[in-house]
Amino acid sequence: MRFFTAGESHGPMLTAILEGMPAGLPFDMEDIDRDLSRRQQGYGSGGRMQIEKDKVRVTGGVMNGMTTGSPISLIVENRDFKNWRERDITPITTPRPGHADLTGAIKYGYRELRLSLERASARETTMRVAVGAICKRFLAEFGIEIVGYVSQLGDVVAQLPSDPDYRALYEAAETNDVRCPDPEAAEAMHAAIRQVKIDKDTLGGIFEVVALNVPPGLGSHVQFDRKLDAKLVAAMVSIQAMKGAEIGHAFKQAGLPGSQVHDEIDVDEKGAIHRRTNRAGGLEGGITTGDPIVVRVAMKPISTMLRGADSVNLATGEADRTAYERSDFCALPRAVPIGESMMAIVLADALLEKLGGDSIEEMKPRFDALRGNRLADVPMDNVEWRFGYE
Ligand SMILES: Cc1cc2nc3c(=O)[nH]c(=O)nc-3n(C[C@H](O)[C@H](O)[C@H](O)COP(=O)(O)O)c2cc1C
Ligand SMILES: C=C(O[C@@H]1CC(C(=O)O)=C[C@@H](OP(=O)(O)O)[C@H]1O)C(=O)O
Repeated sequence: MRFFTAGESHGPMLTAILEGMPAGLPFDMEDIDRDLSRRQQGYGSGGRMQIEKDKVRVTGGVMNGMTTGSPISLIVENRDFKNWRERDITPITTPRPGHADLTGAIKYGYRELRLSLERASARETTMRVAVGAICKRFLAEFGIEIVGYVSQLGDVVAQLPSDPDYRALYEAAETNDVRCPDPEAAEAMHAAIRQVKIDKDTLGGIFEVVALNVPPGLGSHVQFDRKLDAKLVAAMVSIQAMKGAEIGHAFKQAGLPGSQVHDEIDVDEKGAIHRRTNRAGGLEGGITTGDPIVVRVAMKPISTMLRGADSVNLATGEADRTAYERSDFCALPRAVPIGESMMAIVLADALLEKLGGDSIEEMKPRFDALRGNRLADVPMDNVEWRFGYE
């Protein structure tokens, strides 16, 4: 499975093509529009989110309400396009530290920095969320669900249980405008964003995405580019402004002894194998364990600041302050559905790799036949130890 997106932030529309989705998946545009709308909502957004009302149009790959196995093509209109056409647009020549203005100009030889921002902009994530919603629907056919929430915004840290009911966290997070399941922290986060607007500054933070009911055995330890932990981290850091991702609490665990990190294993009288905890975040050796997959993602503060930042005007060669037109103050709550989408895309691909299949109908019995966490699934009779070349 693979996908591409195209389009500029203030151009007429955004486009995506998703190829490799099997035939026979029930398709409902509302599944996509629901997540598109979630991606637009969150306290701390700038004026652009008042203009856009993202709705998907499907232009290929779906017939009779089902996927056909052909590439699925999608578009979302940019309502701001018409304002941009009517506007008298002045060139930007002073790059914002932290955005793609300077790096893009050097790489592509742009003389007007807007050319960088038009494609670097997180407006592009609209299409990742549209593609991700289809992947979520596909995973749901196999009982797999993906949830996300904010766990830290600026220096406000949510108090979350160590072995949480992730679905309950998600539902609690969806009730407030910072997407945080801890109501006290949510209030403090809201206040922090209010203050940062007064300070003409910006904030980032951490969100968590979790996949539930994932079978053991997705991904592989045998090659670097088949490791599912690596794919998930790469997918998260590919989102604009995400600068780190960890599986479980990896960075905290780096400072602890092994006895406080590893998930001890036991077996019940029915032969079912369990890990007592899920500190590994659902992955060992780049392979799913069958426990929830937990990925924590660090978002840097938005680089466009109302207070400006020191920079250089590339047209004059003189020191200058960056200009401000319009921007998010904190986009962390809006980043949660984007993270969920990237996880859905990576897991849909991993499940397809595991099961093969051109249609959902073909995949279902293969899914039911997967090996699981049972003694009977890992028979240890006739154990031998000999290299093939000996
Ligand atoms: C949902 C979302 C909204 C964003 N909104 C803005 C914004 O309004 N202004 C801004 O300067 N950056 C914003 N960003 C971040 C920039 O797109 C990002 O910093 C830039 O493309 C440079 O890429 P990098 O930070 O990944 O290096 C946003 C990111 C996300 C995920
Ligand atoms: C448009 C979206 O996010 C945009 C991401 C973004 C950036 O620089 O990344 C800059 C802002 O755009 P504008 O300059 O038009 O105000 C955000 O609004 C969106 O999320 O749909």
